[in-house]
Amino acid sequence: MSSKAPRCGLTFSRMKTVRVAVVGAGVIGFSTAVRIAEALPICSVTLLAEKFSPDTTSDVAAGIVLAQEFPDIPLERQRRWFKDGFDHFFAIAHSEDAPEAGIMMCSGCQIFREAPANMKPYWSDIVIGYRPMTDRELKRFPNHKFGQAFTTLKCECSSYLPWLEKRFRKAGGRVEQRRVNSLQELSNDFDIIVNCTGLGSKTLVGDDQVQPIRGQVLKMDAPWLKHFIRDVDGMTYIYPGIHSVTIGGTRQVEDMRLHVDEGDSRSILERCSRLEPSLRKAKVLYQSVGLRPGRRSPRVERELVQMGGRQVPVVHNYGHGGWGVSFSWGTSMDALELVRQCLQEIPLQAKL
Ligand SMILES: Cc1cc2nc3c(=O)[nH]c(=O)nc-3n(C[C@H](O)[C@H](O)[C@H](O)COP(=O)(O)OP(=O)(O)OC[C@H]3O[C@@H](n4cnc5c(N)ncnc54)[C@H](O)[C@@H]3O)c2cc1C
Ligand SMILES: O=C([O-])CC(=O)C(=O)O
Repeated sequence: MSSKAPRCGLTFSRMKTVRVAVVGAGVIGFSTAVRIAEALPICSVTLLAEKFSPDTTSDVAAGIVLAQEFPDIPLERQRRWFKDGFDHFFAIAHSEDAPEAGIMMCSGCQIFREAPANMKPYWSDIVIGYRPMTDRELKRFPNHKFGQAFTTLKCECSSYLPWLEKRFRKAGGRVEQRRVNSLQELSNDFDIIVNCTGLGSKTLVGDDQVQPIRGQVLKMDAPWLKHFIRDVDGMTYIYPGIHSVTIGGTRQVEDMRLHVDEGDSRSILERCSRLEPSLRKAKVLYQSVGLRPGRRSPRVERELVQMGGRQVPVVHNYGHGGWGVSFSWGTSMDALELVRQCLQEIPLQAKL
């Protein structure tokens, strides 16, 4: 009897040791790590990353929940990703966690210099109250011919990432600060590797499709502004947030400069003040720069990689470009499903 009890205990604790490494501590890494740790108690999940909040690209994001079409992903899948994220952020915005997680509703408009061919994008029935702007509303923007008015959400990653980390630790997750130079380094200590390294995937997995797209934003003290305005070209936007108004932006491909460019600051202020003249009177609180993990479409798939005599399952979730916050919860659901598939294929002895 006494010899059997410890064996049962041992089997149980060993059953919990499918060791999963999630690499990356941006919004994609933490969302994915939370999903896995909460849904798969058989896994022990360790999140490893070189940089954590407040030093990730995700911390720089304006955090508007909005979408563009990715050319290589079926529209239905993109729709599911976007809806999953929208519903998730909506639920937090209406919970007592809203201020700690940094999530709020926000209403405003996206304006177009020329009317688009598709007046009803796939996300139009997911956001709230989508409608074309009236001529009266558009009078304010004499250089624009068309506009979409709607209510969406805004997620401020400088609050959301610490909130996700807390949730991850509560689910039993571990966190380690470390640069990973090659996935091979992890193959002895982990059974499954989940790659959420954003721009880092260019070198870590040699993906030449990934390219930096530099973005600069200014945080303004302008509490009287309550509605967002986005020019659909993505170069000019004003997003009121919880503590400040984010204005932007720039989209400089293959530009790796992480310092603030004063020329960009002047240009952003000028462009945004044309849309919202009171910004000329507002104080700049601070400025930041981030490198978007540009890619034609995000890579959310799994593969088996030969590492030192065995095939290690690797799940990828990176390359979200300018829309990583919006799609973080949705693509991490797919990453979770891919990890689940890996679990079914891992030889039994790895699980025991
Ligand atoms: C100015 C600007 C405004 C934006 N506004 C919005 C917006 O309004 N809405 C929206 O949806 N998106 C927005 N984005 C896009 C969004 O910020 C990105 O898509 C998102 O942050 C990508 O998240 P990520 O987790 O993949 O990358 P990151 O946040 O860059 O995280 C990558 C992580 O991987 C780690 N890492 C990389 N390589 C290694 C390695 N070799 N070893 C260990 N760790 C490694 C890093 O240290 C980091 O922890 C904006 C981006 C910018 C720059
Ligand atoms: O384009 C926007 O409105 C904000 C954003 O996602 C970015 O700058 O990448």
